[in-house]
Amino acid sequence: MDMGLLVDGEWRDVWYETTSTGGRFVRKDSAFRHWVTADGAAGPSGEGGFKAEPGRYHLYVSLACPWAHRTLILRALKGLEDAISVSVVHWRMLEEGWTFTQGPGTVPDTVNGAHALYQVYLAADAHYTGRVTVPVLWDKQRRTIVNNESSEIIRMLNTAFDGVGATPGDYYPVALRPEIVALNSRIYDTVNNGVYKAGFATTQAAYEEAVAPLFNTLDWLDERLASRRFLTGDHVTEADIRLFTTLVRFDAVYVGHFKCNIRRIADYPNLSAYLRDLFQLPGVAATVNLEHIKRHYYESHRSINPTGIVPVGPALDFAAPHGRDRVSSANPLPV
Ligand SMILES: N[C@@H](CCC(=O)N[C@@H](CS)C(=O)NCC(=O)O)C(=O)O
Repeated sequence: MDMGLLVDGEWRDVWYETTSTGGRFVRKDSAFRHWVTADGAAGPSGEGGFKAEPGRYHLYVSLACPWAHRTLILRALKGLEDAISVSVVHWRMLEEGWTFTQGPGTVPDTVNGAHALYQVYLAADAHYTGRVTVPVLWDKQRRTIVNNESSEIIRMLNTAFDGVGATPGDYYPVALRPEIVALNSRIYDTVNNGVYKAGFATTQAAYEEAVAPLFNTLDWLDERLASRRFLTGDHVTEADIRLFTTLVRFDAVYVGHFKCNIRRIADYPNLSAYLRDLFQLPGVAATVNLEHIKRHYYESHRSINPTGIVPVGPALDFAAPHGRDRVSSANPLPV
């Protein structure tokens, strides 16, 4: 079987277990939950001692992964490319999980010199038990994992480095937090994780149970975006970035590989223009690698696609004019 996890520091090669949950894929919580903060004080969870300093932290990402992709976008929008270094794993995730095997678009692990990502988890905790996932935020000073939960890493990048050179811009403004949290909650459950629930289901019922709410939410979002340029209005927030990383993969991967095929994003006038608008924000296009995205899913999930053949299409042009300034001509970036 492909893919695996660590059990008390030992690598095991096993696929997701779905028999105990009626064929449903149930995502596990992330393990490392410390926070980088401006002054090094403890954040909402974990321990203190992780002060925001340029050059101190390193991100391990996959360009294929929608969760890791969130962190790369915040890093770009906040101008943190020089402050936070990055390693990019190989797109194919098989017996050893994520590895630093080199190929087009990969970046080796110059920090820990690991061959496989599980070695980075072991460097932080020699007895770690759990999944070995991207993204990982690593502290070069204390030589440990700060956090491996993307929703928390993007919140840190949003504000922690503002006093040490980050580009201004608040993607989680206090006044919009209740609305952002509500949007995130529905979009996470039915869209971001919804495509995985559909694609990794091992019974017809579990699959159908995921596909219906996924398309209900996409229909609802398309309508909402008729009168709003972004989910909460004139400016981009983290809710848009979290939705973007699923939308940009949708027609290339989720429609076919995960059987989310009632409609394509291209069939939704507002959602597809909104997707192009986000793609064209400064720095965002450079974070999108459709080769890694397509090859990861189609080559890694051998129980879904045993031949590993990667579809040639679809033809996509996210750089085409979006026309969203007709909805709002304000500067899309927050202040
Ligand atoms: N809740 C985590 C999820 C991360 C995640 O599941 N990443 C996937 C790649 S898209 C992964 O590394 N999977 C490997 C595994 O589960 O073994 C986050 O948002 O950071």
